[in-house]
Amino acid sequence: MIKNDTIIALATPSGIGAIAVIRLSGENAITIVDTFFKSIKKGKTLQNQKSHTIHLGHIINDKDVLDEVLVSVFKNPNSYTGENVVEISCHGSAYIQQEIIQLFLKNGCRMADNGEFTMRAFLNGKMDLSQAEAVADVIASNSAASHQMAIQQMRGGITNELKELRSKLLDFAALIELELDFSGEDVEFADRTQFKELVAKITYVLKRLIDSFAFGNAMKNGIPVAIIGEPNVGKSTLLNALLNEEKAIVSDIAGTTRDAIEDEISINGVIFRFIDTAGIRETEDVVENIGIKKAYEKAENAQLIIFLIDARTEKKSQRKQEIDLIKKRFPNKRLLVIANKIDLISNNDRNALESEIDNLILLSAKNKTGIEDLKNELISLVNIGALSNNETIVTNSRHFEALNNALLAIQSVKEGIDLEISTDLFSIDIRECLRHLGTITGDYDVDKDILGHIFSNFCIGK
Ligand SMILES: Nc1nc2c(c(=O)[nH]1)N(C=O)[C@@H](CNc1ccc(C(=O)N[C@@H](CCC(=O)O)C(=O)O)cc1)CN2
Ligand SMILES: Nc1nc2c(ncn2[C@@H]2O[C@H](COP(=O)(O)OP(=O)(O)OP(=O)(O)O)[C@@H](O)[C@H]2O)c(=O)[nH]1
Ligand SMILES: [Mg+2]
Repeated sequence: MIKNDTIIALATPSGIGAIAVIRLSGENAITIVDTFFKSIKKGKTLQNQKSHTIHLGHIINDKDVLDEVLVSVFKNPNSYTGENVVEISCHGSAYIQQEIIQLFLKNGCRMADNGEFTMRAFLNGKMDLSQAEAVADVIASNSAASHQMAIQQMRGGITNELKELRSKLLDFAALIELELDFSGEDVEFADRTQFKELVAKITYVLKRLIDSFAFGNAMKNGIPVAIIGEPNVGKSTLLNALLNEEKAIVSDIAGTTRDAIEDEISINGVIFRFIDTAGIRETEDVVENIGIKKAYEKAENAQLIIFLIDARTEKKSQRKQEIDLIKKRFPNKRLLVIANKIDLISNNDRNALESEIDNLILLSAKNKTGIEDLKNELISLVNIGALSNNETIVTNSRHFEALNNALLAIQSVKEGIDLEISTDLFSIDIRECLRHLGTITGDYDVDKDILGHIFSNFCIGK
């Protein structure tokens, strides 16, 4: 890849639209477009225009008018990429889009790789690596929650949380390394009390960010909720009621659902992914048993488990035992116990049921009563406080890994100070911590492979 060579790509989705935007970036972007752009104002060229201006004219190839277009000019270094950028807004015909792109490909441009515009923005210091990565998340965001986390990150969330701590740690690293130069003498340039405080603060912030990842990931990908229970209790009916769609087959035959069926809905801007599973029971049926095994797996991988029971009280004594068994089987999961088919029992029985089982939710999946209460309960189980406080939430596994490595390093530093081991040993750990933090923003260790990998997941034209 030649640096500053001029790249081109369609910035809008491929296909037909009212208008399409074709974007060029690189040293020659403006002069290349000038060759084929004829302003409606006689003699006006793009090179002579100010940055951030828009011009009406025609793209002309060999005297043929390809289209009437609006052209925006952004001049190095004041553009998204930091290079000269031209955006051509043409009519959204697939033919016009292709003709214009082909014209420029034949005249000094090459097709941009995925994410190459944003990669250039990073390389030219317009944003750090974690912000560049967040651009892809912003584009992919499909709920209020994932959108908010991505925007927060694109505006420098993690970077800002770590910036000051990093620079203080760097100062200490320098002082401690200076002490090493005087190793014969008994000098301490770095105040140990202050240093310990800083290490404690960094540990605290890293832990908070690391803890946010499970939540962030769930919010980004949707929170998986497995619906489990005995056959015929109404799991599939509940799924359908939540989705407001006849997604799963419902019948009064026990063992109707064999394979897991899932779909998502947004509740108050948070995506939940509900997974309907095969009813759990002892059976000889080979296929059904595979389904039951899968039901347990789905519950294992879910964030929340809905354990659905039939509200009718025939097997009252067994019920508490069953609930306890499920709790034991999934000790680390949030379990919601729900009694279904309350339309079939009396008010007295409802009251009895509620006093029998703690935190029980009662509903009728068939009549769709109690569904709103369930939704409210689900949303209250998710700590969306972190979102409303605009806290930085880690959603990127590369950042998560770097934060964990930085935490290990800073914990070694702390041990080193506590054990009063020789300074040269823990100064290595300080450097190690700084290096891991630096990989998040892209200050360290960003070789071509890592960059290529990060940006290859972008869409073209971004
Ligand atoms: N048409 C269009 N819309 C777009 C983008 C784009 O590239 N083109 N963006 C692309 O993702 C986003 C906006 N991001 C942008 C960020 C910086 C600059 C820019 O020109 N920055 C200059 C000057 C700022 C100024 O002075 O106004 C700079 O940083 O120096 C442009 C777009 C979303 N919408
Ligand atoms: N009266 C009443 N019937 C219900 C309710 N919910 C489900 N049913 C009925 O109960 C029967 C079983 O419902 P399903 O949703 O298929 O039950 P399931 O738990 O998915 O069953 P399996 O897939 O076999 O494990 C069907 O006949 C439903 O119409 C309810 O709230 N009230
Ligand atoms: Mg079912």
